[in-house]
Amino acid sequence: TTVSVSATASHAIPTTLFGQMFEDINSGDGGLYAEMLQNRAFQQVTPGTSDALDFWSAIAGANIAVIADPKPVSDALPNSLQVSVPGKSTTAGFANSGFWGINVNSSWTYTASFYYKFPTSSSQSVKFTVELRSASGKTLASSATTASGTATTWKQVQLTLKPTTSAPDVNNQFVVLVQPSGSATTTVDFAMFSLFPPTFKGRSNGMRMDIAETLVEMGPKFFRFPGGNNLEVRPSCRGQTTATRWQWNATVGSLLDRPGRVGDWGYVNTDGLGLLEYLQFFEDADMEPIMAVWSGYSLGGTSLPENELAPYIQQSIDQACYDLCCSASGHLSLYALDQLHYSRSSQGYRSPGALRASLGHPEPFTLNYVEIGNEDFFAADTYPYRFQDFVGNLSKAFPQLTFIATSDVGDPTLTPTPQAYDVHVYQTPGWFAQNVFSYDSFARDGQKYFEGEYAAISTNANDLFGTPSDGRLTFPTMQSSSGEAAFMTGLERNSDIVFAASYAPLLQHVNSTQWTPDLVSFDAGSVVRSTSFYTQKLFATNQGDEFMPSTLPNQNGTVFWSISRLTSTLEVIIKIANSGNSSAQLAFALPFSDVASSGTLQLLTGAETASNTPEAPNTVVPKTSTITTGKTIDYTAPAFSVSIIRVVAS
Ligand SMILES: O=S(=O)(O)O[C@H]1C[C@H](O)[C@@H](O)[C@@H]1CO
Repeated sequence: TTVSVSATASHAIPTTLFGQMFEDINSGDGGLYAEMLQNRAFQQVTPGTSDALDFWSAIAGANIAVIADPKPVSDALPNSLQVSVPGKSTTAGFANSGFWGINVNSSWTYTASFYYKFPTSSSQSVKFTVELRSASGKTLASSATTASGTATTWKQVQLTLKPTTSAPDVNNQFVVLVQPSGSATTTVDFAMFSLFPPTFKGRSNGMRMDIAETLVEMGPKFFRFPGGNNLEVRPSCRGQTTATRWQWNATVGSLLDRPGRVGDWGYVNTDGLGLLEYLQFFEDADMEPIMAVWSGYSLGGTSLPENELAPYIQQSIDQACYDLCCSASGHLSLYALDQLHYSRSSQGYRSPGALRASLGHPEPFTLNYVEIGNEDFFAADTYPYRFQDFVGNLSKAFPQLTFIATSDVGDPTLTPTPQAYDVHVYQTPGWFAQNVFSYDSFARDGQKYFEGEYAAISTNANDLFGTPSDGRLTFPTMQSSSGEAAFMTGLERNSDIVFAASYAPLLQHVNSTQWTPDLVSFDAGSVVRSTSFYTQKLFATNQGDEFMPSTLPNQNGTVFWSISRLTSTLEVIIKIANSGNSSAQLAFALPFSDVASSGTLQLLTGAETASNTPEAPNTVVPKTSTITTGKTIDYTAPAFSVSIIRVVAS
């Protein structure tokens, strides 16, 4: 096939085209958020039930129980761990097993923290020895402090741990030994444990380095958060009500003030990963938020009636005006923000940025995109008033924001007309290769689109969300990743109306999974970059700034391409997806008089069912080489491959 490339670009490619979609689905606590202890503050558990002590165990004769503390460490954290040990014991205590393990690295300095009090005062002292200990009982790191038995009010212990050696695997535990000086049985209350490794950019309460670095390596330019379903309420889970939706103000400030919530994916979210942590991460990773606000619909349940929306709209305004929008470029005058704070903030007047500054970030964050709800096509009957009321109020306060609707495109009719729609699709690899042109026929009427969630998840079109035995993918394969790449060439061609696109879900803890396949998989100690991760990385890190039309691929074929130009380096960038099982010979005829005689090729290719897995993380990785180029570039795209050719031409 000869592909003639136009000399004239058709449109600018938005810098936001490729990014990431995130929610806490096998991915936040125990994943991106660096806290290493699971059930660290006994949030949202019922004392005396079995799950209250999940991931905690007694050691050598200690008695441990989660209690509703009559004098809790904070209103948000009503439960404590009550520990009783025999007098003069030196070995009794308790342990936490982490998120299916703890990574002990001798080059790291860990910070351990907890609060304690004695329910009854005593004259004796008690030594606390904190350890990182292998499952076989070897002490890898140890640090101690001594407490006075007269401490009947909460006190915080903060210790650093430096392992003497790295553990060979993640089968390690966090241990606290309680060693009374006296001979009497001793009871101590504990709360709000925490064990942190070094974090991405050294941020306190920050992100796990290897996972954050992997996400940044992909080259994302936006990050949709906090959901996805996890933004919402799923009444079926433990009788949840509107009150358990994601609420930004429950996720900021001291960890003692964050109650956590039962998330939509079957586990408690600590909300240690909160609005400020998200925003700081985006800033550190050079990407911008697409922030969703809860829109009054509870999954599989009811929508709030219109006359009950006001407080939730205000909260979303608070969320949006959490001093985000007076961005450095002055999108929003401080006056309007003052007025907004003054008129709407439940905390009464506070100067713009006061809360933000108090949390250590005086400079404003960037916020350009707010999404109203998630997948509100499930509640299309009520979305018209919900969308109208949220956007009506938010746009008055933040005229510079772009609002994204989550119902089906154009159905129902929405007022105001949404600036963008968030389109989701989970399908077979074949579907993606057959729908590369799905946006070509869309009207160019100013309407923009956000392909907010897409992934090839099953080879079975009749049971897409089924089990692996029914065709569901447990990890991406070269068949699914090359199908997605084909579809992504269409997104790039239509990037005059598609401003952003993200694969979903982003992350998977392999020991606790609610959804497969995922872009990046991990356990307590390692990260696996899937073949689809590499597809996303190849597209996102080889972005041109303008699209170059060319001979269109055969819509019914399996080989697709997209050509762009990076004006800053005069490079032509050719992306080729071969989603079929045979190689394809292509000849690209460039319209430039001066084309370099050699260019670079980045090639991802492997067998149809090849996957990167924890057992074989590098089965398929991109390989970079030099290829001969010229006014005509001959290239054979291997079966099941993604190819990126870059060549300087002018
Ligand atoms: O069951 S689904 O609705 O398909 O769930 C999907 C869609 C939802 O936005 C996201 O949270 C989830 C997995 O990425």
